Amino acid sequence: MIHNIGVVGAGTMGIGVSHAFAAGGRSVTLVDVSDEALDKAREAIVRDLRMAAMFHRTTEAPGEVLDRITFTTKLEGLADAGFVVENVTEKPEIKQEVYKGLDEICPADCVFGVNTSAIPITRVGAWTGRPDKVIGTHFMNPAQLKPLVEVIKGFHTSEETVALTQSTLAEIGKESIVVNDSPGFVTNRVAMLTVNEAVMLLEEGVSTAADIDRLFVTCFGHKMGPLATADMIGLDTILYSLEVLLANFNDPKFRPSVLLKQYVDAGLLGRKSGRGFFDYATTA
Ligand SMILES: NC(=O)c1ccc[n+]([C@@H]2O[C@H](COP(=O)([O-])OP(=O)(O)OC[C@H]3O[C@@H](n4cnc5c(N)ncnc54)[C@H](O)[C@@H]3O)[C@@H](O)[C@H]2O)c1
Repeated sequence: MIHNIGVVGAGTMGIGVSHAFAAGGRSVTLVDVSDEALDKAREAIVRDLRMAAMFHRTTEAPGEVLDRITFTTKLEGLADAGFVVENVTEKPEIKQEVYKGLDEICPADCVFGVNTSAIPITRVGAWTGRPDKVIGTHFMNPAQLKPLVEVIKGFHTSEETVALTQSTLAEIGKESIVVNDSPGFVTNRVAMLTVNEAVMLLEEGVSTAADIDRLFVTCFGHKMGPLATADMIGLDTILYSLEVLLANFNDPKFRPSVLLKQYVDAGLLGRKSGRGFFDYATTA
């Protein structure tokens, strides 16, 4: 069993991933470049732990779980990590720098779980000197609540790494499905296209945001429509993921909608900024 877990990136995903491992009894070191992001992450984790206690998903006091998380801006804090889940911004150039640092700092047997939406795991492996220990751990959002993780096997990922990853996830109550490497994997190759097409419908004035989503919820039985889903993921993350898919497949079907770019330029990033296709000013 791996006790020391590193989590890099304290945004939407890093918050849920840290919560999930700490609630599973692991010691977590959460690293971000931004003190502000770390402060917000701490607040969000406290709020989510209180919700978990309120809904009887845990018997542990929120403070006890929180005490297992160390918040830091220093990557050196991961010098004794056995497993790292990386959740930084979906920009290959940003992630590559992080892997360079992780490769130098973390123990030689530490496994790197890549929580990316679309970047090929084989490419991330090539940024390190340990491609056999690099694996995709695509958590779903919110990570502390979603029971399944899409695990992606890169070209050089060893069977030992796959087994260790699956058991590490199982120990904190997560099921996993292993898929082979491909940009966007299974989930996001489909989901990003669906969201982008829904934004294009809005852009063309075919329908309103509320009605586009209602059609999916009411007619298809989805829990959330594509635009509310985009707001939950983060519109910047959707845009960067489409850019990665477009660059990797060279297929114009992944061309991001102009309206999506405009929302990101305007700082309307969805739930995390308080407004996206819908307004969260009172609930964010
Ligand atoms: N949002 C989702 O629903 C979702 C789901 C699955 C996977 N992902 C993937 O997870 C990753 C993170 O997404 P997110 O939604 O949490 O993004 P986010 O924008 O909410 O958070 C990213 C965080 O990374 C930090 N960061 C940037 N550069 C860094 C560095 N060099 N070192 C440490 N921290 C750094 C930022 O300060 C920020 O706090 C992305 O690759 C994304 O594609 C997102």
